[in-house]
Amino acid sequence: MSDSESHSGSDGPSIGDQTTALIANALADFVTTSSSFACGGTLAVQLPEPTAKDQTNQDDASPPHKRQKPQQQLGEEQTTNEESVTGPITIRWDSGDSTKRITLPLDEQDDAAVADLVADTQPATFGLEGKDVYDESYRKATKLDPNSFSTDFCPYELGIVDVVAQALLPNKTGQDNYQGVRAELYKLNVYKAPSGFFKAHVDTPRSEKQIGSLVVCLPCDHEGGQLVVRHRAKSMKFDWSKARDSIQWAAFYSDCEHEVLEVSSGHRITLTYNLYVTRGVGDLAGDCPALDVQTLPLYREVKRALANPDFMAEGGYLGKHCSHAYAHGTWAGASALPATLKGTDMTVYEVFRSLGVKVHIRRVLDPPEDDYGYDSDNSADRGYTYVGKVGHPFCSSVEVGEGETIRDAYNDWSDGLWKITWLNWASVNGGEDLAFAHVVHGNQAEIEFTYSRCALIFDVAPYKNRLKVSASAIGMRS
Ligand SMILES: O=C(O)CCC(=O)C(=O)O
Ligand SMILES: [Fe+2]
Repeated sequence: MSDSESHSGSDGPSIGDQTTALIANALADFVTTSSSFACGGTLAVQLPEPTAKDQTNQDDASPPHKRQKPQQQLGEEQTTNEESVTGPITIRWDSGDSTKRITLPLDEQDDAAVADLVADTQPATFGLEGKDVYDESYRKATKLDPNSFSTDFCPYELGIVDVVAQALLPNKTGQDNYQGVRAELYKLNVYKAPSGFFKAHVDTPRSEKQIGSLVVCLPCDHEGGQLVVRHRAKSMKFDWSKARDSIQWAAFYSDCEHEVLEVSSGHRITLTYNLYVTRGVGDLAGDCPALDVQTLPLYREVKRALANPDFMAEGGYLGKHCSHAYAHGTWAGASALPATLKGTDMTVYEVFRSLGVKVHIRRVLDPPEDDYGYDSDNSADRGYTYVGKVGHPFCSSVEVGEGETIRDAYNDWSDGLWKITWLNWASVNGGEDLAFAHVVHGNQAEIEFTYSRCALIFDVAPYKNRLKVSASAIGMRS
């Protein structure tokens, strides 16, 4: 719109300005609240051209020709994101003593194949006051439990779980968000015409960690059956009818009321998943049962060392300077440790911990240069390191007064000097965090900055005690 069109000519706001303000107000409302309670998406199902073999050999018992995801040809223009396209989906289920199979979308309208599936489903119940209830006036649908069917559909493979995690997970402000989402297959449901439906309800959470539900609608002809999700005064409608060549999905928070409107024709076949919040990548150290530390070569070496009576017989500290940078000088960064340890920092931490060795995550400083700027020749310093607490607030004004040395500042800042046998050199490529600044009095006062590094310090118990510890730690795993 040009200036002349938007101006009313009077002193008041122009029609254009008023309209803009109105629309902006409405948008503002949506920007802050809308759609943060649910999200959805579509994946195209691509059917590769049938091969000559497929056309001549109709009785072939191998799965139909449409099982593979189509291959992108070299030089072909990339029109779709690889993850947003899938091949057809197969469901196999128990039918008496045998197994049956259906692949969707069907080659042509094949009511008998769907009827076969429906015949082996059971009436779908719903949770009411702690009980599973079947009531057709509330829900008319059938189900298969996950232990009686399997499918090659995987919401992780197709990126759905990642999208859900990014769209629905609450953001912890001021922190790296390392939470993840785990989708657990819950049911296969069929809502069929006439009148398959599920009245408005809120799902029963299966655990404290459940944050929502994911519904995936498989490609099968139907009309009606829209999913309506409500949150406060807002609602979203997901209409998956007439989309036989795509898979559509929606995810929503557990506290959202939702309903499935009546299916007026065909079969609405869905997979439902419970969504749980989990520790995500970057937040796993200290509690990662999926990592088998015993397979790491270091595990064997540490175990052997601990079993040797001459190795640190009276106990002591081993140290590893962290190979990665962590915000160890801030409260938020420090409280995220050890879960945020990565790479070798994580695996080494896990190895010692699993062998019953207490691991301290600390910030360390080498002993200072002496007051005249020369390296200290104090032999007592050799092998000693100043050790402070992570998350220790930055102390901006440590003043080195008359008669004091910088050592006094180091002592104030730290828990003192620890004798540590280091297993590696501190990396020179960062990872330092400001520890404190101090004023140095000389010909003229100067400010100097002291930086700390993050380190893992392994508290090796005396031999006589660690026999017990490592035996029980090893016992834990067998
Ligand atoms: O099929 C749907 O869209 C929703 C199903 C549902 O609400 C449920 O299974 O609890
Ligand atoms: Fe539900």
